[in-house]
Amino acid sequence: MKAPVRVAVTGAAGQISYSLLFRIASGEMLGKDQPVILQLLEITPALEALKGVAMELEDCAFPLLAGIVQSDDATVAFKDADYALLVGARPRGPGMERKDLLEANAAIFSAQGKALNEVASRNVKVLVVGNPANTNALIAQRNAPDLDPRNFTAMTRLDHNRALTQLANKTDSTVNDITHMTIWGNHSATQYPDLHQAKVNGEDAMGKVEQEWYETDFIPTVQQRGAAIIKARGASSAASAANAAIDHMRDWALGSAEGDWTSMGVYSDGSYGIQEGLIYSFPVVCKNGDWEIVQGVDINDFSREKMTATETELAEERDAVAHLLP
Ligand SMILES: NC(=O)c1ccc[n+]([C@@H]2O[C@H](COP(=O)([O-])OP(=O)(O)OC[C@H]3O[C@@H](n4cnc5c(N)ncnc54)[C@H](O)[C@@H]3O)[C@@H](O)[C@H]2O)c1
Repeated sequence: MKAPVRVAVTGAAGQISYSLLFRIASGEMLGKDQPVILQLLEITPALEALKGVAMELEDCAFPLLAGIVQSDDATVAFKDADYALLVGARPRGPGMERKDLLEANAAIFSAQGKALNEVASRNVKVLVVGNPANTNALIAQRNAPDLDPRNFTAMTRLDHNRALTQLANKTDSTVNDITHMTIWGNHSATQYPDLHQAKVNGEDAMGKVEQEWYETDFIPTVQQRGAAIIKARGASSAASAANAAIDHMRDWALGSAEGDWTSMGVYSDGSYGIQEGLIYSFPVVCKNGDWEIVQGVDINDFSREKMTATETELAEERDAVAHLLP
């Protein structure tokens, strides 16, 4: 048996975590041979609820669960963490403007970035799920100057997975037949789900769908899927978001599928002309515990316009919290 690794999860008494924690503890994220110590962070008023979640985790008697830490102190929850899934965030309250939401979360993610910087493993892999995920990841990263900026990522895997199923349904295939899906940009309604490189059974996806469907059905459906789920379910996506977090971390830790790529919000190095330093979703390949932006993807005028629109939104979000960035 391997030595246990430490997995920190914030917002651990929330909806997403209620699906996520049990799957991490059962080995679905890091493998069936990898014991884990769960280090759970919540705000003080939610510690009692967190205790209940921890009791349920205990009651599963997961062979791979080597310990549970519960705390409302980030420096306890992030201590020596090898993985950190930052799920907890401030939801948008009634009458709250987007700017207020950005600021409220900037306060949370700057404190968590500082705590990671102080106490986490120097190789900690950070996934930000809490919205606005890309900008929250940027804030955490900028507050952790001693950690490699590449260790901070934001989740667009749910968008990626949503796009796979939409295309599979349209082409009477299954998600297993589809490769090379790409989500570019922000995890928001400006994201650009790109089918130009996607393949269905090895053949170009764009040759199998109408341009009209692509522009007026596929793209808006993927962009607005989160809102559609809230409308139907009366609550935001939770199990599917947890599933995407598992997929994202598993691929990062253990490698993405051979001959394919995935989508992750990562530190832009200027690839595809995207402003350096933004946390932008790109096509990436993961190998040996590291990720790399796929180079050489053809960008046509249609794609460029959409990639720029979502880049502009991310730059605006960054500028709105600039006074809080070190
Ligand atoms: N990136 C994505 O694809 C994606 C998808 C779905 C949801 N989300 C986002 O994930 C976040 C969590 O969603 P949820 O449904 O689990 O929400 P939730 O409200 O059920 O749970 C959030 C939990 O976070 C806790 N929390 C708040 N501030 C905290 C802090 N500073 N430290 C630690 N814990 C804190 C809360 O007490 C709560 O228990 C939301 O921001 C949501 O918008 C992202």
